[in-house]
Amino acid sequence: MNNEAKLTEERCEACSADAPQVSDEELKSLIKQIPDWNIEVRDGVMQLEKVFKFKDFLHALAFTHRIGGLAESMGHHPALLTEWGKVTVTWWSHKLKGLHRNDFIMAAKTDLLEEE
Ligand SMILES: C[C@H](O)[C@H](O)[C@H]1CNC2=NC(N)=NC(=O)C2=N1
Repeated sequence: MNNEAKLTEERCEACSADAPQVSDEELKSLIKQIPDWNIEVRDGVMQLEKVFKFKDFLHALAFTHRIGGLAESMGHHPALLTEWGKVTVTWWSHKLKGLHRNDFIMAAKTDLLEEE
């Protein structure tokens, strides 16, 4: 079983402002488990980002809605840019102003929603 399967089976832990951001070591290991995701840094905040492509706007919108349901069920929410034929998904932990293990779990779970 690949590691991503493990991430997809985890639950997000409720994270508080003083929860630890991922260490450099953890970052190196975790990003290997979600190889299609990019690490972006915006205003000093590290984020995970991936662009998903679709055949039209309605498919992009349906994917957006699926992610919304996942976010609500896990209590952890992304930034979503929905355009004709594509959705840009960005995960980070607002309270931490950076990346928590939760963000990697949510990125892995997001990948599972692509096909449906
Ligand atoms: C009150 C609410 O549960 C919190 O604001 C949650 C909501 N969803 C969240 N999502 C993300 N990505 N980071 C947070 O810090 C966060 N906090």
